[in-house]
Amino acid sequence: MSQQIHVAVGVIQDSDNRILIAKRPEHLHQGGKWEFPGGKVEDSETTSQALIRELKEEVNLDVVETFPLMEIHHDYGDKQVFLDIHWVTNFSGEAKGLEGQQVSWVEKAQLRQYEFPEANKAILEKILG
Ligand SMILES: Nc1nc2c([nH]c(=O)n2[C@@H]2O[C@H](COP(=O)(O)OP(=O)(O)OP(=O)(O)O)[C@@H](O)[C@H]2O)c(=O)[nH]1
Ligand SMILES: [Mg+2]
Repeated sequence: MSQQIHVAVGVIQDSDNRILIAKRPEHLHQGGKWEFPGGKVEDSETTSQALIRELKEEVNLDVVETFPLMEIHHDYGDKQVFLDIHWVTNFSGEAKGLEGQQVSWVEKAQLRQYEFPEANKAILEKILG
């Protein structure tokens, strides 16, 4: 079995209880689906460092504080991922898709209307209860 990819993922919630989602570019793995911002943890960094770096690079946010939410192992067949998911409720800056991707603040009740990668079903269950 190939190596699992360790991914730091942020469920970012603003003061109006909306969640930030971003659309994955078509050419990427699981392209065209919506995701919670984040990316691969590099060898030299902790999950928390990776999350801070990725949220700055992808959506222009400065993370102030995070809390562990859940961990998911998922096998896509072509890729095995280990998603290390954190709540981000304390941040500064204006969300922008810095990699050209669409980003959107979505009411929790509307989240189920978006198409997410398979592994994210468990995240939606957890945050929607
Ligand atoms: N960021 C993110 N990745 C997810 C989610 N759900 C999910 O299955 N993944 C998978 O986890 C992996 C994350 O990789 P990524 O493409 O975000 O990694 P990255 O930002 O470091 O980009 P890179 O590919 O340019 O190195 C992908 O295989 C993606 O399909 C999610 O909600 N957010
Ligand atoms: Mg990414």
